[in-house]
Amino acid sequence: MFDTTRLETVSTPPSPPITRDLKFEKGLEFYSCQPEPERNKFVKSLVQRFWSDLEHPPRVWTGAAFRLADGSKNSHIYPDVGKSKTPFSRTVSSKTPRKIATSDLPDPAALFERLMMRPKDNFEPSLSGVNSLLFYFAILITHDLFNSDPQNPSINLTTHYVDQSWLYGANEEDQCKVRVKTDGLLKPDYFPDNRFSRQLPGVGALLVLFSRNHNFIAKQLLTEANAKENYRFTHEDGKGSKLHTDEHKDELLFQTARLINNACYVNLILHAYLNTILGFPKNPDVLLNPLIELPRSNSSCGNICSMEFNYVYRWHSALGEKDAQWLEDHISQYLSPKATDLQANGNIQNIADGPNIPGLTRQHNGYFKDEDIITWILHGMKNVSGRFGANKIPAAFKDVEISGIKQGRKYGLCTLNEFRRHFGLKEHTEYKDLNPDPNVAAALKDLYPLGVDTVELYPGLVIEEAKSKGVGFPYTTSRAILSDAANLTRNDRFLTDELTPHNLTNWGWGYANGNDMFARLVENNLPTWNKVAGNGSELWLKVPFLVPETKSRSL
Ligand code: HEM
Ligand SMILES: [Ca+2]
Repeated sequence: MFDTTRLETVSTPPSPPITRDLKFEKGLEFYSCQPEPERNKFVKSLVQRFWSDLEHPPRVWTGAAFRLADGSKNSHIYPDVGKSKTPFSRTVSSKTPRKIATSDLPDPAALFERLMMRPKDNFEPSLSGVNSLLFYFAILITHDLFNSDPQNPSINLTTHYVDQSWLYGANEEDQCKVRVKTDGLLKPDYFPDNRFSRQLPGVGALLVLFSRNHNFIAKQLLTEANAKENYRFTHEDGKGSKLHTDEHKDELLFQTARLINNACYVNLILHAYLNTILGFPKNPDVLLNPLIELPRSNSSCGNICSMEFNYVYRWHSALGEKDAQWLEDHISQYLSPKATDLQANGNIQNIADGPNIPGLTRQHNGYFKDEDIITWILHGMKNVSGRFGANKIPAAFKDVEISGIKQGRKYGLCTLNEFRRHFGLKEHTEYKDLNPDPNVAAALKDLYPLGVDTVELYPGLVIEEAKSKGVGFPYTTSRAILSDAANLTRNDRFLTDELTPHNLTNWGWGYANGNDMFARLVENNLPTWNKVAGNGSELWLKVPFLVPETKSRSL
């Protein structure tokens, strides 16, 4: 997955064959007899070469193979970069003096109603048959990266890495609540992030799949990997020597299982998810591997999510028709920016029994019913997602969007054109460049009379014309997320440097690598899949993010 050639290169003989001609010694001998400045020049070039062979300061330290709960020390050099409860970054500083006063900007409610809101009974399905499951997974990813503090939205309450903070917590205290503290296990279907109590059931169902996958991995480590790998989880140095304490054993199993589970999640992101977004949902390999090896001079010092991307990723337009209705019927009362107050009062969650997921029944043994989880995953698979572009956001999001527009103004977000310029995209010079639909262009002119240059980032991203290929994102979004994907992954040393067979175990490395990750997640953690979903449905798991009709066309 990340680089499956790495294991192979170990056994591949180097080509061309190693030379044994003592070139270096001969060169040294020659220059030792040369006068200055030749000798000096020679020494300088040698030392320059030797010095640049290694990083300054080195990025990878030994003895730090495990993630910390709060995301700190991802970079040893800048240990606080990407830690939870730190500010979002700014990708584009708006340099043009504001031509218009805030009062000249369109009224957010009017803007939403005229150009962002999906008219009633006017759902337009994704052109390429991308299903809602892809967006449930997108919600997991975005909630891993963004959790604005309602008291101060410039602060991100979660870690700025794709490290499954919704499962493992974004601080030590939350992480402790999830762990059983024996054999590296997690509590049954438990997670510390209560935002999933006011989300679609399918999103929580995917979260639970990863929780179960952790326990599957931890058990395999103890039974499979331990015996084959010198009893590393139970003994200090091989069988027969001193046993680890129970605490140490639990810690090693927990942290290693976490790394492997994280690698499974990143595998799914880079294979099925990214390929579907790019328009190649059936290609089993990683098409655009952001973790490809680049020269070391490109090494990073950690990740900080940006405020602009917090908006780039608000894909509320994609909600399927049934999901939009479900939202209206079930949780629209929580769909206000103040939903966190309800949470704090415990109105939507019963912590004592484990966190709720609407639509899933928690049983006496603490686990949700398998059948419910499978039903909602199937629901996401079978229901087509919505198309992007102007007038596609379900009306239930009105308050959320108004609050988002206002927040963007408060934080001085750049304009859409400034954002485009940053990514080397041509600026829109006319309203119809932004969206060629004459009605949309006219409404834009009405709302932003001072020119297309004044269109704000968030509404602009949402209203912009969408592509007809792949997932069909609006043009600016489709370009910007690629830069974000490269940064997110390459800025995380646990993905670039620490994802090794040594840290993951050979068993873990094998499990987390390779194709068909979603199928393996389901097979190992939801054994009744076929019974509930029906024979033949195991094929759908190989292309999880397309509606079955589209899959079967060429499966
Ligand atoms: C039924 C589905 C969804 C519901 C109920 C929902 C609800 C919400 C709510 C209530 C907010 C908070 C806005 C505020 O406080 O001002 C929000 C923000 C956000 N939404 Fe959604 N959303 C849904 C789907 C999605 C999807 C499909 C995506 C894209 C992957 C997405 C990405 C985001 C992002 C990135 C934020 C900003 C998060 C933050 O700053 O904490 N949402 N959403
Ligand atoms: Ca995170």
